[in-house]
Amino acid sequence: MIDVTDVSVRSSGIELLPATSLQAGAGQAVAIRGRNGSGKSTLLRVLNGSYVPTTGTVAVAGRDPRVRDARSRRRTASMIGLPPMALDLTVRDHVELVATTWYDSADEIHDKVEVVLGLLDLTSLEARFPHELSSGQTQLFGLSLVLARPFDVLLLDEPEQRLDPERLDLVVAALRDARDAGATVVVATHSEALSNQLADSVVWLGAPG
Ligand SMILES: Nc1ncnc2c1ncn2[C@@H]1O[C@H](COP(=O)(O)OP(=O)(O)OP(=O)(O)O)[C@@H](O)[C@H]1O
Repeated sequence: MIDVTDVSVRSSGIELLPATSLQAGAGQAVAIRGRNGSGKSTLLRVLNGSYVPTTGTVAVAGRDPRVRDARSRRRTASMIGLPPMALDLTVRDHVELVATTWYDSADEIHDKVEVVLGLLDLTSLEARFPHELSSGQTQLFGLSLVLARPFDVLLLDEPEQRLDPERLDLVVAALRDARDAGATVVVATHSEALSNQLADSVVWLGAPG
């Protein structure tokens, strides 16, 4: 599903990502590890097509991830930083908006919204507005918007950010479910626990530490 060969990124003489390779198939999870500034987010941005590699090749399902046609956009879901949030829409409104965008049947939309809110323990917060959430709740809310849409490839940058151990367990379970349902899951993470509990393989950028 994902094939990265000797990909590096440089900009204005600065190395954002050293030459890196990774392969991952359907139903596999990969953890990208490395120190601050080692290039983890950059690699995810190459995989979601927002950065162009300086060297090397990258393919997602055999295609250039920069192609933005409907099929490619449906295939890859990513969260790199928090997604945009609307001041006057509730948590539930946001999740419904995403699900309605991607699914056709009312039953499917309803089920997806209920499942995602439940998975991430957001049901009791569904009537809140974004500014009424704590930082960890905001992180879960962001993740809910990614999980409320279809994907074959899921790219997440430090999904563990701001989460207490109990909420991190919820996220690990949700990501394991996605992987076991056949998705290719790539997480950049500083969390050993997340990496150990989710990843089938680990790619270190720079020296393991
Ligand atoms: N737009 C940019 N222009 C120049 N350098 C950049 C740019 N974006 C990132 N960098 C640099 O590229 C390197 C890799 O950054 P990146 O965000 O990919 O690291 P990271 O491994 O995700 O770090 P962290 O663990 O802190 O999130 C860093 O040295 C960073 O300063």
